Amino acid sequence: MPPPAGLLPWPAPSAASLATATRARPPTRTRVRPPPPPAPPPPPRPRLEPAVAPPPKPTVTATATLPPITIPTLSDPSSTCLECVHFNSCSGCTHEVDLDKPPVLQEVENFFKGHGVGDFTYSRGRLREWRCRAKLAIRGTPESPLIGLYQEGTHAVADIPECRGISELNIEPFDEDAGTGELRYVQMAVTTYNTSIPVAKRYEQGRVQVSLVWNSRDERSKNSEKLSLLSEIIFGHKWRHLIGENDLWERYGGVDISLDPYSFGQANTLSFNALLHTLHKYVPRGSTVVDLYSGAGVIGLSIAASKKCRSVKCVEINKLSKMSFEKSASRLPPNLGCNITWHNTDASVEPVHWLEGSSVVIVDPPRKGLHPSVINALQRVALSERKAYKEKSSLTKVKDEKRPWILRAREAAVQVDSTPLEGSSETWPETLIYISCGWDSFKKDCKSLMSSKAWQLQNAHAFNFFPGTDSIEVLAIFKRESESVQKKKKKAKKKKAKGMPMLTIYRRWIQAA
Ligand SMILES: C[S@@+](CC[C@H](N)C(=O)[O-])C[C@H]1O[C@@H](n2cnc3c(N)ncnc32)[C@H](O)[C@@H]1O
Repeated sequence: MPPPAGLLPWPAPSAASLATATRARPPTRTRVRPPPPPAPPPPPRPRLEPAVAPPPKPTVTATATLPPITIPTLSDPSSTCLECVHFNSCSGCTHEVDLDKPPVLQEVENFFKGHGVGDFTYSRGRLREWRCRAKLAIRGTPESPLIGLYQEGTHAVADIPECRGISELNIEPFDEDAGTGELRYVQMAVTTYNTSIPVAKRYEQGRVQVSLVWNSRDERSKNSEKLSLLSEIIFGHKWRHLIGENDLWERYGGVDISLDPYSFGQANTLSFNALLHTLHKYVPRGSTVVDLYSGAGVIGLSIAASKKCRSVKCVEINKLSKMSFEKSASRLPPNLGCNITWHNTDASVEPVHWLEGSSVVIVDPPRKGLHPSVINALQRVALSERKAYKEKSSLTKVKDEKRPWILRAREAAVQVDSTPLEGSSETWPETLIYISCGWDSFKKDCKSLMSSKAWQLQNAHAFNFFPGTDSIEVLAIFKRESESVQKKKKKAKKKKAKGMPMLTIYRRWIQAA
């Protein structure tokens, strides 16, 4: 199956269980072009034509001959059209018009309104030049390299810009069929961190971290000396710094975050920050938080700093995110008084363990949504107060775990503050914050969470993380109904039922009159 639009896999063979380092996008749907102009036709929007056509490239198997490249000049900054010369061939974008309203938005809005969410908001964000992170495949030949995303439904690379550096060093692009060649992918991450650059210019003038994914398990391979002329390189699960600054720093949710090339990073910094700003409002001060699917701990660390949390536990399967977490944690303000830990484990194994002791649970799973075991644990936890006698035994079983590998995973891989937490094991999540990049899986998970009245959907917000595609990022807040609220509701229901005959008589009286 071809990878989804805009997503390229890392080559490391054992990386299958790890999430890719860039947020995946849903599979492409119909490509949307602007409708034909009505009669009389308005002056056509200027198409982006190349200023000078470069000489034709030799034909390369498994790649397409593409139109010559030019750097587009945007006609109108307030335009909601894509105006990209690569739209026809590159699989990154599926929509060329109305970038401010991805088609799925109407369905999202109707869904939340239908579930009684009164405060639904949508943030359209920046429509063009929003991308801070891109992972591009390298194919072609040293003389004529192709750098870009795969064309839709193929493994043929749609060349985006020319890359002179690769030609000059005579680096052999990867050949997928033969498994030969040197350079497979290039990842570029821009940082908007430098506050001395005016906000409007931070994207274009920000520094770039370039990571090269080399087709070799051995960093002493024949052609590796070429690498010393380049930048950072990833070998399987390892990466080595070659030149330039060692770390990429970005400011997310009010804290400094370092992201090494193998850690998950959001592609749209501006929109992610907008989401974090909203998310913070739903975390009560002094909470005990568990951040499942935490990556390098961006969300957990930003909450720890801004909400005076008593504890924050981050749970992540990718062990390579540990280093980024440690670096970021080292820049937190001192004396936060928050016990912050990062655990390298699979959140779907005995998830109840991670929920115990936390008043807020944050989940930010990959596009396929929550693991069934996580949904099950969230349901059990929500219902446990009402069915305490049944649930107690199964929940406490978690504490009696003897399997060494599970116990090891539970130990904090990183501990930022050792402030002991008292009495926390009696706490269970009252608030569930769900961040989703996969609308279809979110709807499914939402249904399961709300079934048997385990969780109630209270607030929802949508963010345009990927303008040019039909996908949307959702932030949804669920509340667990505590036993006292349940009792109050039951009482109110009874009262209402008792008052019914009076109301009926009154109505009849009116009718009779
Ligand atoms: C969408 S990313 C979110 C990361 C983080 N919240 C952020 O915004 O930077 C999903 C993360 O879930 C992690 N992940 C995938 N499967 C997991 C599992 N079974 N247990 C724990 N983490 C998992 C991935 O490695 C990835 O870092």
